Amino acid sequence: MANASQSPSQNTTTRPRISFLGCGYLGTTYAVCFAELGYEVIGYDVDAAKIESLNTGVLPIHEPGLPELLKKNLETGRLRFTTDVQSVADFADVHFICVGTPQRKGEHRADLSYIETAVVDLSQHLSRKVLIVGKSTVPVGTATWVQELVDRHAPEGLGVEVGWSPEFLQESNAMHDVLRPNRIVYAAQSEWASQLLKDVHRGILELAAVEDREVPVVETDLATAELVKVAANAFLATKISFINAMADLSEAAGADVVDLARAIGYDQRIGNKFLRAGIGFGGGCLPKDIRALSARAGELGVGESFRFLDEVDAVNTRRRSHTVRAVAELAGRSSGPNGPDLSGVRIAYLGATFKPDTDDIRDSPALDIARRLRSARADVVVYDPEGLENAQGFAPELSFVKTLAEAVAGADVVCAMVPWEEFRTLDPEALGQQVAERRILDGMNAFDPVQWRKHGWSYQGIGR
Ligand SMILES: NC(=O)c1ccc[n+]([C@@H]2O[C@H](COP(=O)([O-])OP(=O)(O)OC[C@H]3O[C@@H](n4cnc5c(N)ncnc54)[C@H](O)[C@@H]3O)[C@@H](O)[C@H]2O)c1
Ligand SMILES: O=c1ccn([C@@H]2O[C@H](COP(=O)(O)OP(=O)(O)O[C@H]3O[C@H](CO)[C@@H](O)[C@H](O)[C@H]3O)[C@@H](O)[C@H]2O)c(=O)[nH]1
Repeated sequence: MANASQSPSQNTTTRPRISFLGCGYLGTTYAVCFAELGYEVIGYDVDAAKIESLNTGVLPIHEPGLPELLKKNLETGRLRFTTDVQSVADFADVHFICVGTPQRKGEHRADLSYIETAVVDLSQHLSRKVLIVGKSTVPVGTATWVQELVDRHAPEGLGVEVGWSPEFLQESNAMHDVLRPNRIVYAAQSEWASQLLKDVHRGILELAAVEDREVPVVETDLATAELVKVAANAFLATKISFINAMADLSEAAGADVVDLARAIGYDQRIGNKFLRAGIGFGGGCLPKDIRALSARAGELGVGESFRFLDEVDAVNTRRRSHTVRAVAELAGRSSGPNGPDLSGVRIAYLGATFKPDTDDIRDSPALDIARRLRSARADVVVYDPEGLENAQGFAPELSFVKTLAEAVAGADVVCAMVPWEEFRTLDPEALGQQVAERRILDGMNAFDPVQWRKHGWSYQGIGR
């Protein structure tokens, strides 16, 4: 990767000082990458253990490439982390809100309480005019409410403004997506704020120029900036549920959804990305974002137009019971009204995170299916390259092992659920010698069924 901090005009342009409030998957990546781009950055979080870890150069999450960049930029002195909101308020010209916006318990709406706390705390400590920019994913209308919070809680007469700039990074590719985004979207309420947002993003555009790339910039109004984000995620989720519905039909009709996806994907109007059928989408974003969008649309009186998103959600959730049934069939157990009884079946369960190359288990379909199999009394032995610690905390009823070999030893069924490279490259013959029975559920649709069957495996994919 080109060294972003060595882009040529680093010292010749205006570089506002930046804070990131909330140092999770989003805020930490941003703080590190913006220091790399040459900005002076402070990261703020209420989680003292996280801040201590970051300040000592230990990344509390798994994100490829980021540990090295964290260490490097701490050494430059451009990057530091704190739990002291006063020092954040004093330091930065632009404050990015990166706190979580999870689904509310028992509801589909987003929980905005973390945004409220962060904004109020910051506002009360400000002593000059600054720009506060929302980056968290929120229901449309939140920016206006945040401006009202700021007006109420910042010292009078400062004229603090709120802007919005949604974020599209994918975990596991986060560093690349921040340094080299496929677009920048922002909204400002004044010329002053618009100029500051230009200055903030200049580092990204300069890096693009050095690498002979272009990054489109969409400057728009607050409501549109907020909506762009949830619209993008809703579209992606719809694409995945569409192909999973086709997987159901393919199974029923004896077709192969992998070939089908490949064939429709050659049409550039459709495109071949986000058409991998499998155990469904999960993570800290797609599931909660489609629910919050649908709920917000209802509040704004256009709920009917978004009923399809409830079905997108339902198709996705059904993947989980469908997969449990597929495992039972592989194990030769029939399902009664209460589901299958899998007692005595030892399952080598490969994958716990919501996708590969992350330790994130939020709304992980793999982990949920593992729990359902355990509820059906299977002996589920889980291995995941990076997600074990998080998974163990969340689902202590499962057994966890530290190596693939331990997971597969003596297994009656292998469930390959998350396409980590370590799993995608499994050799059917070598694996066959370690298990008790050659039965595999390929929840990743990553294997060639012909090859596996040739080596004596009962192979079951999803939609094929
Ligand atoms: N993770 C992603 O890939 C991604 C990508 C784009 C957008 N988003 C959006 O970004 C937001 C953050 O997501 P995330 O995945 O980083 O969440 P996260 O849970 O990993 O991080 C949130 C952080 O905010 C901190 N926090 C909570 N209250 C705070 C407060 N009052 N002040 C300061 N810090 C506080 C938490 O301690 C935590 O470290 C969400 O709205 C999410 O939808 C996430
Ligand atoms: O063809 C596909 C592609 C993805 N998935 C699943 O979909 C989920 C989401 O994957 P991905 O989008 O890669 O992960 P995130 O890191 O959650 O990123 C999404 O959510 C972020 C937070 O809003 C956005 O910034 C990103 O643009 C958006 O892709 C995962 O469970 C994947 O396994 C599929 O099942 N089939």
